[in-house]
Amino acid sequence: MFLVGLTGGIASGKSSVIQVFQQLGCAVIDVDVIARQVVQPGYPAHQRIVEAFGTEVLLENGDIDRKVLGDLIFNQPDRRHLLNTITHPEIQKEMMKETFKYFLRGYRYVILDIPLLFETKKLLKYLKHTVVVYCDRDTQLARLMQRNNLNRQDAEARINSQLPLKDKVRMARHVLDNSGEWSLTRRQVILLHTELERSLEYLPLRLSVLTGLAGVASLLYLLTRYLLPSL
Ligand SMILES: Nc1ncnc2c1ncn2[C@@H]1O[C@H](COP(=O)(O)OP(=O)(O)OP(=O)(O)O)[C@@H](O)[C@H]1O
Repeated sequence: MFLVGLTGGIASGKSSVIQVFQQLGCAVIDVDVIARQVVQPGYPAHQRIVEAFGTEVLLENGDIDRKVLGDLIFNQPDRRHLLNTITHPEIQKEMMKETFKYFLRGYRYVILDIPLLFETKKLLKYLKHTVVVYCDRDTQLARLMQRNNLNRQDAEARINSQLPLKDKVRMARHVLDNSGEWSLTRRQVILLHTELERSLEYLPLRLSVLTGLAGVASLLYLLTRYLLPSL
């Protein structure tokens, strides 16, 4: 099995593309969903956040108030770093668990949906492929204004706060151009899925796990056949 990181810009079409991959039966892990999950009450990161930032970050029902926490770390690199040291290892652990489940179910590749893939760069080393969902700036602006009911100025501000999509395109191995009609994007997704499914890059991990299992089985066999009877 191998990992594919998918990213893009605000309103560039990531969720729409992910839906097609899911319709095609692909395994998808949404890193944002995991990030929200690991700070829920009962998870270790929840308690550590309260210890570090105080009970003022709690809502009445015990959930973390993301807005208050966001304000507390805004323009505070030390606090942001502290929060990241609490949450990132938990997010990675959950991702590994999910990935392992997909591995056991025989998936050849797993898509990690990571909006800030190229900004944080943390997960790049685990990925065999990177995919950027791109659309030209005017289209991105128009879709963002329409979807979020924003005026041009606010929509531009949101786009400008992100790493430019053109830079992400340069860093990615695959680009899905979502500037045009949806049917054209859908076709690109299907072609990419076919390419990834045909790739033999899933074999090394599968073979090494099988070899490991065969080794353990042989050892157990030798133990029971030759050592244990003499005890
Ligand atoms: N090819 C397309 N043609 C027309 N509309 C599109 C196309 N692709 C996406 N859209 C629309 O553009 C908007 C943004 O798409 P989508 O929500 O998939 O983007 P996103 O990258 O997941 O956004 P975000 O990260 O901001 O949540 C949605 O309203 C979607 O329906």
